[in-house]
Amino acid sequence: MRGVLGKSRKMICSLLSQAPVSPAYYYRSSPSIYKPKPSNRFSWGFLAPIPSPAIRVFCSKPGEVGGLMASSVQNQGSISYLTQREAAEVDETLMGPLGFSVDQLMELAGLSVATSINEVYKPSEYNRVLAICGPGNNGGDGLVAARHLYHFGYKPFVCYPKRTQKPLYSGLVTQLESLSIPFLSVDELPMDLSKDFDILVDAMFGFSFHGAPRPPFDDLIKKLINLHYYEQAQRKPPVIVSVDIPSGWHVEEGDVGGDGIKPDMLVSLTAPKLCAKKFSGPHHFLGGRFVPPAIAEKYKLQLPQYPGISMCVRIGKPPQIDISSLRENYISPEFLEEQVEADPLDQFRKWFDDAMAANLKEPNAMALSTTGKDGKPSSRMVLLKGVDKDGFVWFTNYESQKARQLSENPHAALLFYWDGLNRQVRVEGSVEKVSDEESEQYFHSRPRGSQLGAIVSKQSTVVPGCHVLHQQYKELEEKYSKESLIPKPKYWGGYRLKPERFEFWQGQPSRLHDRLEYSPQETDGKRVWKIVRLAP
Ligand SMILES: NC(=O)C1=CN([C@@H]2O[C@H](COP(=O)(O)OP(=O)(O)OC[C@H]3O[C@@H](n4cnc5c(N)ncnc54)[C@H](OP(=O)(O)O)[C@@H]3O)[C@@H](O)[C@H]2O)[C@@H](O)CC1
Ligand SMILES: Cc1cc2nc3c(=O)[nH]c(=O)nc-3n(C[C@H](O)[C@H](O)[C@H](O)COP(=O)(O)O)c2cc1C
Ligand SMILES: Cc1ncc(COP(=O)(O)O)c(C=O)c1O
Ligand SMILES: [K+]
Repeated sequence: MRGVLGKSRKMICSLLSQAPVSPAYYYRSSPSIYKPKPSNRFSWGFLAPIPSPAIRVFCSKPGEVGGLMASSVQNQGSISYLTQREAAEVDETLMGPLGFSVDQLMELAGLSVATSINEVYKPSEYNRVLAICGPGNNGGDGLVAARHLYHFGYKPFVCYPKRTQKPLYSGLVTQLESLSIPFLSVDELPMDLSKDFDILVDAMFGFSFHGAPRPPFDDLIKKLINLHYYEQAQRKPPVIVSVDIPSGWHVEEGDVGGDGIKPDMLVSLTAPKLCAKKFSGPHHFLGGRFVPPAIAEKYKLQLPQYPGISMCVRIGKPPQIDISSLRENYISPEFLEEQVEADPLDQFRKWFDDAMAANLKEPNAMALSTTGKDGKPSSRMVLLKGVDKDGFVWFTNYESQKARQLSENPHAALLFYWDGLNRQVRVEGSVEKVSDEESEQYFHSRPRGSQLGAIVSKQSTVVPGCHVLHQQYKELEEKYSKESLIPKPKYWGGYRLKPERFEFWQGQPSRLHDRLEYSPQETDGKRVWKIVRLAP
């Protein structure tokens, strides 16, 4: 187990050499609920290395928006917007000298739309999707998005009144038909779209729209505008997701008369068009993770960094959150007394393996709570570096606040929370230092940078500024050339918590969670673990 845990630790890279990853948010169970994706590391306020001379990557600075969401905002002011002519030119360049086919771009665009939708509107709550598709490529994006949404677990319907007789489009229709996705004519659509659909994908017109909408799209656009009245009538209206351009809006001027559709989400493609500046809905995303540097250079495009491997990125401010509405209804497999291991350590290993298999970020991260002689508790995260019958091990500074508290009161509590699995494990017990030999061995297994960091950091003491740490670090780097052994400072080492109580918690619906507690019991002079169920 020790070996496995040791390997799971990811190196802390130098901040400036690592491109910041914007922590895209994903939607959980109600419109106002966002959580950081577990796979992304927060990274604030750094201008990333410039991946190409022309693409500058902007990341948020702390404080750009208040509250919980401050980290996810891309600096909207520094993103480029395209005119109608530029958008068409980009199109031509992509499909001319840059060798893209329209099929490819449409596939990527439709996938970006579907993933953006999924970031905010989860299929568990927003299941029925109507894609209203126009005669051009914007309509094609809608057809592709409908297919991806089907595979993401949504129930799509398609309204495609002016079909384009080209193999690309008939192919897309065939693909949808083969998934038994219903096609609805304009006449088959109800007057009031709010009863039958949760999401309306507006894929009628994109950047080639001009003039005033002609039939049947004029009426379809009116249907979307009229949803507003149903909202006033207290019924929850479906959300409108516009692809690239809110249909009927002027491509550059936006909603000129102020009486056009008001999408809840706009998914700009490649780069936002000028009208997107007028978009005031809560969710503005960009999908265009295919723009080659040549295009970015030519049009001096400033585009945001896409998080992880995502096809979309939120641009603009995320909506304000009502914190009191943040909640999740946990849905998990049963966790019953009959299934659990008699030995809590075996049960811990089983759940730890599950957390590893689920690819959770740092499943060995645990909150460590301690109290000093004043009885005032404090908690912080540490990394579990080994677990066996003797206990749970972590490493730290022996002169830190936690170390002082542990010297005054050698009892502590550990807490693991495995978000993706709806699980929490609590471990409580007495704490002692590990042997010097064990600390030595582990210290030298760490990356050299972390070894030097441990020497530099007089943990929990006040430092006049980060330059002091960096200066000392630099000096030590010079002192200990590549090969030489970095001595472990005497003030650095491990602790081991010997468990006296475990609790395994599995989240369940309606807050009726499973909680199984293990506590030691003497039976016939033998120590066994007693398992009881606790009320949630
Ligand atoms: N380039 C890129 O990087 C990428 C581009 N992509 C996508 O392509 C979209 C642009 O596609 P597009 O050029 O086919 O134009 P689009 O706006 O869908 O429709 C044109 C059709 O609408 C019609 N029409 C126009 N006005 C009308 C009116 N008032 N009332 C009624 N009809 C009207 C017009 O008919 P016409 O006026 O020519 O008779 C024609 O049939 C773009 O926004 C994006 O979504 C992505 O797939 C991939 C990356
Ligand atoms: C995910 C994570 C893992 C951490 N792991 C450790 C660790 O293993 N050892 C450590 O000393 N500090 C670790 N830290 C930093 C501690 O949380 C804390 O800031 C530091 O130990 C000082 O705590 P103290 O002043 O209460 O002693 C970690 C922080 C995070 C967020
Ligand atoms: C201050 C400090 N010490 C130690 C650790 C654990 O690091 P390692 O896995 O290199 O032992 C961390 C991890 O975040 C840390 O922040
Ligand atoms: K559109």
